[in-house]
Amino acid sequence: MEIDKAIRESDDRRLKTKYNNAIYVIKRALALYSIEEVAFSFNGGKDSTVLLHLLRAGYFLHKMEQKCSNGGLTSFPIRTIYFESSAAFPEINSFTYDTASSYGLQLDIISSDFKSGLEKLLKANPIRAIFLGVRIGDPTAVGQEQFSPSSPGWPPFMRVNPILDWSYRDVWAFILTCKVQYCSLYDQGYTSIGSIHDTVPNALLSISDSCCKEKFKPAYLLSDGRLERAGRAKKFSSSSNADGNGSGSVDSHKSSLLVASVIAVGEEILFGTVEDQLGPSLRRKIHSIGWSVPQTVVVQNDKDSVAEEVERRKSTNDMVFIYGGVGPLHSDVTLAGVAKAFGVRLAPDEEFEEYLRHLISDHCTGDQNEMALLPEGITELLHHEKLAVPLIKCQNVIIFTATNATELDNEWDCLIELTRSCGFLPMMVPYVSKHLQTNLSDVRIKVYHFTQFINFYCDMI
Ligand SMILES: Cc1cc2nc3c(=O)[nH]c(=O)nc-3n(C[C@H](O)[C@H](O)[C@H](O)COP(=O)(O)O)c2cc1C
Ligand SMILES: Nc1ncnc2c1ncn2[C@@H]1O[C@H](COP(=O)(O)OP(=O)(O)OP(=O)(O)O)[C@@H](O)[C@H]1O
Ligand SMILES: [Mg+2]
Repeated sequence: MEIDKAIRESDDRRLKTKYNNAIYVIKRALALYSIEEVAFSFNGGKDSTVLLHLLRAGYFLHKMEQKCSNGGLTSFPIRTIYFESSAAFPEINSFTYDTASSYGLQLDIISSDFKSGLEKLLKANPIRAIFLGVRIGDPTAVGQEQFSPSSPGWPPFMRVNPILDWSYRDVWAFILTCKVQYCSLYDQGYTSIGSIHDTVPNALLSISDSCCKEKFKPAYLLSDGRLERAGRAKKFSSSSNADGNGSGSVDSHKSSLLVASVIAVGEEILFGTVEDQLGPSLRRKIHSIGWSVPQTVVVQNDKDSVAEEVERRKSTNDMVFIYGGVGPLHSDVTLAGVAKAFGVRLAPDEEFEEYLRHLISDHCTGDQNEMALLPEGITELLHHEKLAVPLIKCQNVIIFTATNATELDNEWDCLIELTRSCGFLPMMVPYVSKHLQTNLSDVRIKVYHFTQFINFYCDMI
């Protein structure tokens, strides 16, 4: 089997481990369910492309173990389902159909939505388990394990996620090591593909060329996999608004004042043993971009207190900025509090761990590094070359790691720059405020207003 051979011959130990684990999950599923009881959800995306090749390898190895294969993989009998949509990219459609015919997949094309499509499929077939290319970090992966029953309200089946623990880099390491074909959109700067309405090339791969059409590097060159969904954000700029719907976000925000909360975490601030320098500075910065900050709260280093405050503010404010309580001490519970506020657990973040490893080298011991535990499935790392450690963004909550005013200045400036280039936050660009001074006395101003009013009134009648 070519895939198995390519991995065995590679000297990428990490990839080998990921591959072995995924194959183990696939073989377990094939031992638990008969071949008629499993299905593969394939949509031509990079993750499902990886899964296709893993499934073929896993199926082959499973057959070998059952001693019912004489060496070659002639057919792949796992039912494959594709939810077709008129909003899919034509490149995705054609890649899906071409791949299905190249590998002899039995493709079931479903035109309804996921839930009702699955209901029909399960009524007509004995399917009990479905393989998916879901990975930690996908919004839909929150709370999922490698074997996760479908959610309440969905038809009953087991979701099998063999590449749940794979990172963006693992996916590309596999595709490039095994030299498998992938959808052409990934060579045009797309890094995660949704529908034509919500997906654009990832701006981080843009090759700036002032005179010509914008060009993009291929997806596998994205250095920070955490930003793979940057191209799936809402289209903020009117120039990228192909269908005329995307510009709503910015324009609607322009007319209303955006509201932020500031949360400071720490007993020392709460009890006044140290002067809080960051809070006032942060409020000024937020005002400078035209936002209002009606509330600043100080909470103690306690997971539940942080969670309670974040939960309350995240739903009523456009953005929540939080600082303090991030670090290696047991009392540093800000991230745990944020995770609790969103109802997710803390999970090791490989990319963040790597940053910490560079920063504190020997003192950091791989998986045991508790500082690399971040809220699962909702965390985006915002990288900037001027930051030793990226900023942490959990939906509309930004966590600053700054411990003094200079660090905060730097983190803030980087956030503003990143927002300009990638549109992480709505309208976070410096706001221009104009002051008008006059030497006129209050009486003359009032007389002027009164005259204006009389003129207006006369016009009306
Ligand atoms: C085969 C299959 C099974 C799914 N099972 C569930 C499920 O059990 N619970 C759920 O909330 N969503 C389920 N979904 C929906 C996905 O979680 C998600 O909403 C969908 O992939 C759309 O992702 P997108 O919004 O990133 O395009 C399923 C989707 C597919 C294709
Ligand atoms: N339209 C669809 N038809 C069949 N399966 C789907 C569909 N959309 C999503 N899935 C399943 O959900 C998984 C996760 O989707 P997701 O979009 O995150 O990954 P992907 O499409 O494989 O890659 P990418 O993140 O680059 O878009 C897919 O790998 C696939 O198993
Ligand atoms: Mg996709």
